[in-house]
Amino acid sequence: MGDLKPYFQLYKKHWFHLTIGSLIGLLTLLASVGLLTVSGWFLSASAVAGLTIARQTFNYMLPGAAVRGLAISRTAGRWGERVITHDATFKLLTDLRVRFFKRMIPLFPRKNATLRDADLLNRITADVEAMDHIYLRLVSPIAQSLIGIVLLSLIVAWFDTASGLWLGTTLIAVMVIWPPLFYKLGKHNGEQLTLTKATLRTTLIDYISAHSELLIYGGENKRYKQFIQQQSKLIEHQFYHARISALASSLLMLVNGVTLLGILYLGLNGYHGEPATPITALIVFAALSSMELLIPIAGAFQFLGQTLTSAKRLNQITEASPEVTFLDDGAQAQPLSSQSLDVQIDNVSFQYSERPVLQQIDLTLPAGSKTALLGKTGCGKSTLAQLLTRSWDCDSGEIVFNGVSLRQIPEDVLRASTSVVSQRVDILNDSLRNNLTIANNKADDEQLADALHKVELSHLLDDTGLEQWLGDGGRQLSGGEKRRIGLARMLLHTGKLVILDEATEGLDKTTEKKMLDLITEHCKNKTALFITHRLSNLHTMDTIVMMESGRIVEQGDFRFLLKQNGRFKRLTEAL
Ligand SMILES: Nc1ncnc2c1ncn2[C@@H]1O[C@H](COP(=O)(O)OP(=O)(O)OP(=O)(O)O)[C@@H](O)[C@H]1O
Repeated sequence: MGDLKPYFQLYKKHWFHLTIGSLIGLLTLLASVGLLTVSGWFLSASAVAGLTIARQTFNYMLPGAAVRGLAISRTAGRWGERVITHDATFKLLTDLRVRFFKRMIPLFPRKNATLRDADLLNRITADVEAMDHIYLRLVSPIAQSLIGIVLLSLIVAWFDTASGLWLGTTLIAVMVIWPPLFYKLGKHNGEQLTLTKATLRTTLIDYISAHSELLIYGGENKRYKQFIQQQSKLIEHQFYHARISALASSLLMLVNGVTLLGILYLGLNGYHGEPATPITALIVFAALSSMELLIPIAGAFQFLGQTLTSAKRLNQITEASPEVTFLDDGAQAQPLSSQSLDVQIDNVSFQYSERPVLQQIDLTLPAGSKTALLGKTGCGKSTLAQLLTRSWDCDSGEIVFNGVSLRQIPEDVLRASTSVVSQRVDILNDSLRNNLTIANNKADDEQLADALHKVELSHLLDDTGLEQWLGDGGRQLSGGEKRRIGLARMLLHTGKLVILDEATEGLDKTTEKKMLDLITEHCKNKTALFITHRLSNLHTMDTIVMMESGRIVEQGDFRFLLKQNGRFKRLTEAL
């Protein structure tokens, strides 16, 4: 139950609306019970009055008005309760989703990440939604039932103590026995239901997103079967859940029947030595309507297993600590004052898990210099670039920008100082304009069009201009076009350090040459780090760094390295 604690605390913020909603719910419940009870009494009292002299004097109007009033209150109350509680719970879910999102974002990227996009989506949608059960199915119905039971039992006891006690005892017994019984019966299945739903969604998203690859390699059938298996598993759990719900409801009806039999037995010969009167009918109908108080309880507890599992899944994210934390603009935070940026990498080592990926890296990127980082695939080049943007922090050693340790720089300052063209350019499912302005939200249409023109993507402006929708993951763009969107973002960004991770990979020779010239022009007064496998333009670099298995094995300018007759020379000869 401790897993639910943070969510109860969130309820505090909306306590007023939730309490009003619960009160209206209680009044609605009482109106339902009152309607059946008063109607029962009214019918039998009218019948009795009709058979006796009292038919002349019996006041039909007042109970008739009461019945109508209770019926209207029940309908209006149900509407009012829905409006208020649903409004409050939607606001609460919004708060919860925002809170979850804020905690989730600093967790990424993560070394050895086990969390998958589809699973996170499921947590932020389905698991967050399940949290409204705490209020709608648990807290509010239990409070309403308890108050309703006490009031109804007291009213019945006012007419006949023994009947009131019997009714109160059986109802309270249900309140005590039902929760642990149905929580236990539904717990394991509830957990499995939540987990199976999550797995089914993840399997489905995988199936859809990798569908073209699955078709090409003939793996579609196998994946489809996995999906169907998951679906059958879910149906089994749902079926079990439905059976538990049916059991809870039918047992409740049985208890209600037994309660009614007891009430009938106690009222058989009237109360207080008097013969039976319409009051007997009132008490019988009150006992009959007590079902209304218990129905919400019947359903509440088999959902608890699901709600707890969802809470645990949310807590795994909200309680996790980020691997990288940034200083705010507080006392220890330091600005980067200079116009240009000098980068010092001192004895840096890093590993994702057991295997060292970077070992004792010493490298200086002087302000305004151009450095190329070369090395076999997997030798740690991108990792080094990611340490510069603090995707991760180095395990030992230090990175310093203009004399300020990277850990001391606030995130917004770091982001404003570094432009990155990464290996995989992500395209948002959004307009061309919004895909470009993520790099500079102050850029006007002219600047956006100019950047597109420079990267030879002016044709994207042909139909709907900057409003052109780039679609899901930029599917209608070619690989080379996506890369050039990345370059256009770099042109729009004003960072003083530019990191290009294989930014021209996959472009034809002529376009690559044009893009390299563009990059060189853009980086004229900037510090630039080029990660590359290609050898074009290396003679224009101030420094070329060769990496091997996480270590720097050679560095110097083009001529110097050729003279060394070492690895760089061999690489130029091999290519
Ligand atoms: N998030 C991660 N978690 C665990 N290991 C990782 C992660 N990212 C990279 N690695 C591993 O670290 C090593 C270095 O990867 P990195 O991407 O830095 O190499 P690279 O030199 O840039 O390769 P490439 O030229 O192919 O891009 C590789 O063995 C890779 O498998």
